Amino acid sequence: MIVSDTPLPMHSESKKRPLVTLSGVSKTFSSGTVALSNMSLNVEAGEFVSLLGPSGCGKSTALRIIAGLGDTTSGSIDWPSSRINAKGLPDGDISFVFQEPTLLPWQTVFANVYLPLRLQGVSKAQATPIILETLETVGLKDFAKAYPRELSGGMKMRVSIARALVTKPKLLLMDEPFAALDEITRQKLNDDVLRLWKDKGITVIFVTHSVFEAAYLSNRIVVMKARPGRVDADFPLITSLNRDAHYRTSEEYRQACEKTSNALLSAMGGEEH
Ligand SMILES: Nc1ncnc2c1ncn2[C@@H]1O[C@H](COP(=O)(O)OP(=O)(O)OP(=O)(O)O)[C@@H](O)[C@H]1O
Repeated sequence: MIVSDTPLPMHSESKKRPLVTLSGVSKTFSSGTVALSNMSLNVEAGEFVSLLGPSGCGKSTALRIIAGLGDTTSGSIDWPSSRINAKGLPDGDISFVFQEPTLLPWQTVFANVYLPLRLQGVSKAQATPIILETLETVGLKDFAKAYPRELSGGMKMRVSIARALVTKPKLLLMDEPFAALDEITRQKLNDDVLRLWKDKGITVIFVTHSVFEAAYLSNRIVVMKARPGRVDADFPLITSLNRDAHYRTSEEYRQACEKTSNALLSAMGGEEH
């Protein structure tokens, strides 16, 4: 088996202390639904972690709790290597990309990407070079003046990613960001995200239903089980190959897909094959 369980190579800036730690996190909604039960997870700086699991197992709930968009019922979230603000979150260090690009239709691409900086009080003059550079990194420098209605689905998602990156986050949380896109656009955006992850040294937690996408992108897979949601499998994916078109047809990728698929099947109560 080429896909091994040896420790992961991290970005050079990786620290020993985890970036974020979930300790015994449980979440019960007011409806009585137990979305998470005693979920524990450490994510190290520089990791690319994909979160998989059956529908309703609590992936989005876990991501939203990490982002501070929802409370826990019990358990704690800690940021051992960050400075914490009054809300208990690492200041300006987290960005979220949703399945829908959620752009403001009456604003240009430039204005949409400016939004998080504007909310931080950054002047337009200060923000302009940062916005243009960020648009360049997602291949949209020539579309700064365009409106969302003038863009394809893939381009809208690139704007959404640029908006997430413009604040230079340490942690990028992505909740099924490419599920609504066609396969070729999805593969291109997978390559964009991998490039940004490598170039910017960010940490990514990526929710997906796609075994193929998770196996292509991640250096760690976390599989959750449903009712109630908790971690069922957690393993690294290591490859000596560059993750590119060649990797997609390699034996290592096939094995990564098989391992991920078996873990998912097992979490759903099926048998490994
Ligand atoms: N605001 C809410 N109020 C009540 N129940 C909720 C709420 N949000 C989620 N749930 C429930 O919590 C459970 C976990 O939902 P969650 O969306 O986190 O799962 P998921 O794994 O992301 O699902 P999917 O893969 O279908 O997106 C589900 O049973 C869901 O119906």
